[in-house]
Amino acid sequence: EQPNLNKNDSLHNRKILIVYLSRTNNTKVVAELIHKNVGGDLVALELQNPYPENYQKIVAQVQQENENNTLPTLKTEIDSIEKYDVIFLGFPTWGMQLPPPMKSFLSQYDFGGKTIVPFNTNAGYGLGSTIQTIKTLAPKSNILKEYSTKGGIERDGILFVMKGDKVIEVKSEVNKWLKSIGF
Ligand SMILES: Cc1cc2nc3c(=O)[nH]c(=O)nc-3n(C[C@H](O)[C@H](O)[C@H](O)COP(=O)(O)O)c2cc1C
Repeated sequence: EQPNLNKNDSLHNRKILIVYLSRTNNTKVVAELIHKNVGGDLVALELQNPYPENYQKIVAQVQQENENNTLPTLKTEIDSIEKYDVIFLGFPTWGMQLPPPMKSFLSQYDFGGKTIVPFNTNAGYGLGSTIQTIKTLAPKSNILKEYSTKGGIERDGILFVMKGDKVIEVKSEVNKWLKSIGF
């Protein structure tokens, strides 16, 4: 079992960063719900060279980056990662893996002694190897239990789903999850 945040560690003393990657805004909505709950700094991960709009093209590019272990260059820079105690990491599942920009992010900073809290949306196939990759790339961090929910299915032309009943459900799930991990 993964440990929760130390209950003695006052909420007020934890400096929180929420970093997320989102192409069709589903993960972005989850990030914003978390932000409303826990506060802190909210940062969207952006690439120096953005991915193609076309779905087949991005799938092909991501597959190639995964095969070649290419880490795309980020445009986003975090001022000083040292000042944060807790880092929420939001990402879609891409090719059943952690998206390459998140691999870039984790490879670029030192997460030793920090708490990482993953959250995810996917087309219904789950988290794949994403959590294992976070463990590998941030080996000295304390990784809490993730939140994951079904998002869009871009392959089938279903892009944004975080509205109506779905967003109400996600909001309630996120609240419960945050409570369960000590927020
Ligand atoms: C390049 C690419 C690859 C994807 N691969 C998967 C996958 O392997 N498994 C899955 O369940 N969903 C996959 N999806 C669907 C996304 O995970 C899903 O639509 C997610 O909600 C998108 O989040 P976003 O709106 O924040 O970008 C993929 C989407 C893209 C664009």
